[in-house]
Amino acid sequence: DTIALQHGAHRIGVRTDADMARWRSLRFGQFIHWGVYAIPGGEWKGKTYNGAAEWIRSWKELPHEEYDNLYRQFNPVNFDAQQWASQAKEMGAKYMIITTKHHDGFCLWPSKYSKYTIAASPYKKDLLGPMVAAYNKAGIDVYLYFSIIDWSHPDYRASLKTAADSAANKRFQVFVKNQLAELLQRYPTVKGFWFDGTWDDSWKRDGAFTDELEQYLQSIHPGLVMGSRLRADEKGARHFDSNGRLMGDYEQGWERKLPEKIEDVHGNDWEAVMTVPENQWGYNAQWAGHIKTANELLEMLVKSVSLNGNFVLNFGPKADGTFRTEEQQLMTQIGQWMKINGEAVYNGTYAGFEKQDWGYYIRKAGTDSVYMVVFNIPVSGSLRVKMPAHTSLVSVSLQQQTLTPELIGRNEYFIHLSGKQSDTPVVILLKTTSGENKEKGNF
Ligand SMILES: C[C@@H]1N[C@@H](c2cn(-c3ccccc3)nn2)[C@H](O)[C@@H]1O
Repeated sequence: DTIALQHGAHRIGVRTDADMARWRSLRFGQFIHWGVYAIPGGEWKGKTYNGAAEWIRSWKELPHEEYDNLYRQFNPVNFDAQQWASQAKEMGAKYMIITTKHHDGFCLWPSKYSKYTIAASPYKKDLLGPMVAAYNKAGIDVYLYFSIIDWSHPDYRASLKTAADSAANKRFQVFVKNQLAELLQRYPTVKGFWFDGTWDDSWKRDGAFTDELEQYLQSIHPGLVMGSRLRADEKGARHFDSNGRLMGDYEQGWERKLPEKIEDVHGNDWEAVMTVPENQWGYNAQWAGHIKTANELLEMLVKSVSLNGNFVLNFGPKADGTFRTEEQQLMTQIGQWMKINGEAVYNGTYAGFEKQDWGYYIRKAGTDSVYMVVFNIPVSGSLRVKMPAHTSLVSVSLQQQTLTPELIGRNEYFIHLSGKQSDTPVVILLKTTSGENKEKGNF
């Protein structure tokens, strides 16, 4: 039985309003991690930092004093918001998440609550305004990444040991609330926040504040979409409250990992965020280790949508405001596939078919259209399709070409792709209908 909670989940089940339906329909997002950490790019004085580039300040080889003065060199003269937005549009992203400030506390906007901002850099000008405008003009929604952890703020405390710590934490909470309200006031077309850095004890232990903050933000900007990483309940439980109920609007725990099966997402909305290298979010010059290919990333996108989730792919622009060639090529390659096959992704939902080895099923929300996105064409060339109970197969097509499947059992078919090879995922459209199959099936 459940325990009484003041600051646990306030909703059971998914959000059903239009703003959340819009978030759910977008399915594919672009994450951008950009800040002064792009200057060292994972290296310092000839040595390579083997952690994530945006965490280089925590490296003992780089004195805090030196890192904290890098902003004096931050001057992205080649930053072109229009170009950023058009390449994101070409890739097929429908929303973008930008780091307004990462754990180091450097603000990409001229916040009046901090001195450690773009206004103090040689560049001086606000970076967020032009980004939001250019992306929105390109038809792409913008979400704001905001790190609660702020290594630059004198009142930030990871844990509260003394009364002085608690007083500092109170001041820090006011600072957080002020900056968030400032961001909403400056950028009213943003659709939500993507909170990070909420694992420290100082945050977890004040569930009431996290609850009040979320409600405050909703009150000044109704419809905001915010994931589960913001909140803690009054017992310090995060993402899922002490009764196991999801807090926030979607499960925001899938960072560099994906669920395997539909049961793993518990009927909730969810989103996965993914890096191209193993674990680099900010610009990293080295890019050592495995760099994911377009096909690998397309499979992650399709797998996420097939399990009712969103997929956000991360990019780390250089300090001058340009993207490395490999990232530009990825955006182009992914975009070439999305241009033709995006209909299988956008508005995609869990189809309810039994998973097969050849790939993933995606149902277009609210329709009888089910897409098969094939990543593994079997040596037999035969793709097995078992219709769910009480559904029938009406037609099969591949790029508008009608295919005739072979009935191989009760409501079970082979779709023959004999001889077909492909170096990109193949999309087949099934038109289905509810109701028992006729004796001989429709074919
Ligand atoms: C979205 C990603 N979240 C940030 C992060 C992840 N982590 C982290 C910390 C401890 C364990 C696992 C992950 N710390 N910061 C990364 O820096 C990036 O911003």
